[in-house]
Amino acid sequence: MNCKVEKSKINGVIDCPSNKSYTHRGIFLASLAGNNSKVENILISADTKATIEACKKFGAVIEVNDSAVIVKEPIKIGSTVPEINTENSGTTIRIAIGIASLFSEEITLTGDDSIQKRPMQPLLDALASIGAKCSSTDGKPPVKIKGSILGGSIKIPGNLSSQFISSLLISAPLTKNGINLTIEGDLVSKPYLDATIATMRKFGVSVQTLIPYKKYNISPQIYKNTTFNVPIDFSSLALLLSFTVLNGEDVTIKGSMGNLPQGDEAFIDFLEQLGVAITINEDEIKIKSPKKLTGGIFDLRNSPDLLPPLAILSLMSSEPIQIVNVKHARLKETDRISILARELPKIGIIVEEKEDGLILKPSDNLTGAKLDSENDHRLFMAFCIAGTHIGNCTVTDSESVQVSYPNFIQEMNRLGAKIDIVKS
Ligand SMILES: O=C(O)C1=C[C@@H](OP(=O)(O)O)[C@@H](O)[C@H](O)C1
Ligand SMILES: C=C(OP(=O)(O)O)C(=O)O
Repeated sequence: MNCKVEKSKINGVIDCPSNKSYTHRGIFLASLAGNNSKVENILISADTKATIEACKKFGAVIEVNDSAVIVKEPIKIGSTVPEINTENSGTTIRIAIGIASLFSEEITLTGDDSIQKRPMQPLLDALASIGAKCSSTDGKPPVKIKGSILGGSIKIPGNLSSQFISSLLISAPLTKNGINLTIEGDLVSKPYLDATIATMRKFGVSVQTLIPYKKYNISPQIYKNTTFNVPIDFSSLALLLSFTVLNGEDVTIKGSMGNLPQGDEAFIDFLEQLGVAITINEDEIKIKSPKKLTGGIFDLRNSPDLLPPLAILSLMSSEPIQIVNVKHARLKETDRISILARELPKIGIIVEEKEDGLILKPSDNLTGAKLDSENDHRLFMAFCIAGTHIGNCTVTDSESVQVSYPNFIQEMNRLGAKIDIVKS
């Protein structure tokens, strides 16, 4: 389905959604711990449902209510596991591949068309180096994994995705001998590794850091039952903030920041750099936007999901916004750099595409257009926000919001946005 988007202003109070990355981690680790482990304040979305389904296929017995899951029985390593379909979720398939390598029977993991284009080879090579049998076509799903790995020393490149490393860390304590992990080259999306280690710690497992983001040692341990509370999602918050900067009058965003690591909190600094005044209280954020934003150079190596909400701020900037070091954004649900470079000129933004980012220049000729989000949730939401600034836009693939922010359209319209679902 498409959305027709008209120029609109938003006002009022909105709750920031719960964090997707911590919901995934909480559910996987609670499923490894069992014993009534509980994950509270979860995000219920298509991606996190894919994680719940994966854990059930691994044998966990999980109760789900409105905002929490309780794991009655843990993942049964050694059971027979039917094919796992992780739908659109990269985090799910990558963490599940690591868990699958603990099983001695072959397990097949796949996902939707987008997942079938995303790279898995470095993770498969790493698992193969300690004895797993892994097969795929071209390193993309569907993948078949046959363990069980006993542990050992692993090398893995860090330049494509931190999720490979999160996957190895999560499975490592459950191997007989533990794992010594070496990350080769530069690591992207570092804060997501911090998020993994912080969540493991909450479930009673320690990771020994020998050299940060380079060398880790994980000894054999078991995950202990706990109650884990999911914080708000700074990636969704970035979209809400961007919306407020472009079209907000008096918007309050509610949600407790928590103290778990999140790389996307960098968006607050980026906004300040662009000239936005921000007030953060214990459980709410308010911003005061200037008439025009400045520009600047923004490094997204650690926060790739900020690319869409940052790129659309060029609608209001007086100087170019240059986004650098985010080549890995080409490996998400879509190649986000190339789609932004293709679509934003349609509404009058002057775009220069770089291998690792974009240079976005404001123009005086902003105009409505049809924007193709290619079923990528973050692009869909960013394009809708841009549309409410310009008016007369159509944005394709509204269903994609199910992935990370299922009530995005209703919530924005409640605040006054004019985003209407229309038949394509
Ligand atoms: O581990 C995670 O929860 C995530 C890690 C990041 O991916 P990469 O490490 O592949 O950049 C991020 O873009 C993704 O949305 C969620
Ligand atoms: C890239 C994303 O998620 P995943 O890798 O889990 O598909 C995202 O949510 O932007």
